[in-house]
Amino acid sequence: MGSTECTEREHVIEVTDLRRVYGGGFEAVRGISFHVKRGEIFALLGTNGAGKTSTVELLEGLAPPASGRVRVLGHDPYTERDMVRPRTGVMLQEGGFPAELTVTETLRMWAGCVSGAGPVEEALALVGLQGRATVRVKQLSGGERRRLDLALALLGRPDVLFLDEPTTGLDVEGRRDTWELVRSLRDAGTTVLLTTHYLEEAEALADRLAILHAGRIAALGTPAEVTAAQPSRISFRLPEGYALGDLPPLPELGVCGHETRADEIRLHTRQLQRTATELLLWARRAGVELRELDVRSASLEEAFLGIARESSAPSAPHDASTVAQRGAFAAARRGLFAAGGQNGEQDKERAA
Ligand SMILES: Nc1ncnc2c1ncn2[C@@H]1O[C@H](COP(=O)(O)OP(=O)(O)OP(=O)(O)O)[C@@H](O)[C@H]1O
Repeated sequence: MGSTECTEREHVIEVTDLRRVYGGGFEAVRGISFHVKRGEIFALLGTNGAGKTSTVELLEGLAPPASGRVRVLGHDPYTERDMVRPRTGVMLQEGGFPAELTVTETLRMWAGCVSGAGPVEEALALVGLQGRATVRVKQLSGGERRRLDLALALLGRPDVLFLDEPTTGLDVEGRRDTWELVRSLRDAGTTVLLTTHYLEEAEALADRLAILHAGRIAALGTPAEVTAAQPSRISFRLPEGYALGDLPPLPELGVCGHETRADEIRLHTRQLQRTATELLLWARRAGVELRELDVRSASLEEAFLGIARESSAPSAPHDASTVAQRGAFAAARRGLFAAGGQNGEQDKERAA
């Protein structure tokens, strides 16, 4: 078995020391490494401007990296685009469909650009848009357009699916339906890489995730691993006449940090069971009621906010030409996909 086949079977996406530098020298992606296994859902999270889209565009083969390596299905998505593109489905943040076409016409048009496209009706049914088949795109709601985006990404029955904020604009039910669909695609063997701003979405869907901040990976692992790296929290109020100093010494309770706000005390601990037990034993011995007692493990949201706070060094300021380039790239990206995913000269220019 060749090494390419081996890599493809184990790591459908491989990213090593990846860097992306825009014209003007701004380094948006600063040496990141991760992999995604076959049949895994991997979420890329991050603050605004963290580098998620810049990374995904390299994975989609829209530009070459400044340095480092990307492999998708064992191939370089930029130089071996023909090997990769037919097996990937891409859901962009903005589809940019012709407004006058109906839903079915849009899918048929796209099916003509996709190799090995499945039936249009199949894609429609997957995203629950059967009832809207004859409606013009301009009459769709924002959520329905997102679902049409997803249907387009699924038309070619891809092995790898890139989803850029797939549920933005969907109502709660639409979001849950999309999660179900993404899970069933994963269970059928599709590898999914998604970006999202919804932490509950990452928590609900992702097998593994990376939190990007200022172009670097600040956390990587399963949702449980990422949250376990953050301290848990115990908060309570003491009765009048009691203060923090009445508690046993905090290190003896396994506490690694604390805050007080009026009569509310918050203890941070990496040994939740030990701290909670010692605290409750003390309260019983002292005959003290811990009012509004709240014991909780760190959530992904807390981990995310902790990372954003810790590494909030300002990034390089952008001048007007950078902003203009960014807009031009986004427009070109839409055009590229609408033109059937052909790699063009524009790519090389943008990548310069
Ligand atoms: N074409 C471009 N030219 C120059 N700078 C760019 C370009 N595209 C993006 N950037 C900059 O690179 C950084 C990363 O942007 P990117 O869009 O990858 O972040 P993101 O994590 O996807 O953000 P968001 O969550 O806001 O979509 C930002 O500072 C952004 O301004």
